[in-house]
Amino acid sequence: MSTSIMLFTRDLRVRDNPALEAACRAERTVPVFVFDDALLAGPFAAPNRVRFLLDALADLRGSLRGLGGDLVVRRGDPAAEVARLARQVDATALFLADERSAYGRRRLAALREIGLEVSALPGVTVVPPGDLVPAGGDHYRVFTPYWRAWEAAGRHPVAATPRKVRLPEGVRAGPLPRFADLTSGEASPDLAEGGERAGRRRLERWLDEDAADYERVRDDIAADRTSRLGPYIKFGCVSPREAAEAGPGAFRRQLAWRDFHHQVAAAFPDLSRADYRPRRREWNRDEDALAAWRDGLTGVPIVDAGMRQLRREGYMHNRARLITASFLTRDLGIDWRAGLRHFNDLLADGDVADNAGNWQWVAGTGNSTRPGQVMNPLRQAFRFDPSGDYVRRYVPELAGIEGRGVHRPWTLPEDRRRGLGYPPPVTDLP
Ligand SMILES: Cc1cc2nc3c(=O)[nH]c(=O)nc-3n(C[C@H](O)[C@H](O)[C@H](O)COP(=O)(O)OP(=O)(O)OC[C@H]3O[C@@H](n4cnc5c(N)ncnc54)[C@H](O)[C@@H]3O)c2cc1C
Repeated sequence: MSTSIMLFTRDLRVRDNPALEAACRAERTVPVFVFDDALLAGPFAAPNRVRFLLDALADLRGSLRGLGGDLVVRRGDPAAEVARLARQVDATALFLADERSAYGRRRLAALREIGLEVSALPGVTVVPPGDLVPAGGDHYRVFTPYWRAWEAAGRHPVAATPRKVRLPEGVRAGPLPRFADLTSGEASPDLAEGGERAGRRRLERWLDEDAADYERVRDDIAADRTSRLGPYIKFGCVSPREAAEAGPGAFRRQLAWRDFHHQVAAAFPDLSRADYRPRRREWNRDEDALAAWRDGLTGVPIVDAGMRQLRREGYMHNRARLITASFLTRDLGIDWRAGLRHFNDLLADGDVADNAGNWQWVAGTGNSTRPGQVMNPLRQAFRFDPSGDYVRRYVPELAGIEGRGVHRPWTLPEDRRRGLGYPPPVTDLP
């Protein structure tokens, strides 16, 4: 009797999951998730992502039980745990999503040592890193030609949802760990619920209500009408390939940005640590300004609104990410790595390739073709939050200031300004 193991990693879904579909062709299949101690000990185990991951695993377990199977949960080193399970159930084949980050490649190499027949199948990105390479290079460094090649590239066929998952006899599924077993921190109060079902609800609602207007409204910060699929795509609760096909061109382009950063990170594994394009730059070591930025107390309302949204929701609108990152690196002159670490601590969609790729893009050390370009925070505020509603939503001290004047509280009469309990700007604005 053939028995396979399906190792879930960052593809926590039953729909359009090529590895799961292939694993379920065996007569018996063991779906397993291993909490990797190496990841839990490091900066990747931020409370918001731990919370989201636990939701996603509970949901996945429910779906697999609905198909007659279960989700086996283990903790330790993935290769050692898979090897133990394979011996126990007499498995000969292992299936998993192909993850080309440095960590993913190390894990795959260790899994290949076990002696199982290993298949790493697409599913983490729309187009896997390395599938598209420019003439004379190992990866694309500029987005526009990548985007053209990406649009023209073939897609893997949509994987069928398995109709049945047959577990071998006698496999103990094991309980899901509790949140407090995995982290000592707290999740953000307004964090989105994780899981494939929640992700599908969000995708479907967004397709019904907002997708058609995406291009026009995606930069309107207060409207909040982007898909908010970030963490669902990060953990694979929603298939990026399926989302790309369902959404309009401007949305597909954003998913191509994601694939772009993933192919850069695969070619340059140090992306979250080292300048991709080294620039001579002296960074300011201003701990007070950095703390004010983190706490949303810089005195620049559009920046503080973004930073407080991040803390409250584990999410920040893309335009606000651009503005806050630019403010840190360009106006305060603080090293992008400090900003990356804070985003990584809080973002539910925090991902090495996307976080680092975007930080470096803003800081001028990455893939931008205009690395000298600086965003003026006030001009950005007037343009992308013209009503000031975004600031009033997240900065309660300023909720009583009407209109776009909310972006410049320092211009208010002094007695009114003093009553706000809101700080003056930490730096002179351009
Ligand atoms: C400094 C900075 C740090 C960032 N860190 C991350 C991160 O850690 N993880 C992350 O997924 N995104 C990151 N982004 C990109 C982007 O801000 C988020 O993907 C987006 O805000 C998520 O919201 P959404 O799902 O509503 O986006 P939508 O506008 O609905 O976009 C749809 C999807 O496309 C992808 N996407 C969109 N824009 C980008 C982009 N610029 N780069 C990569 N993928 C993109 C995401 O998967 C997103 O869910 C960062 C951007 C900046 C400027």
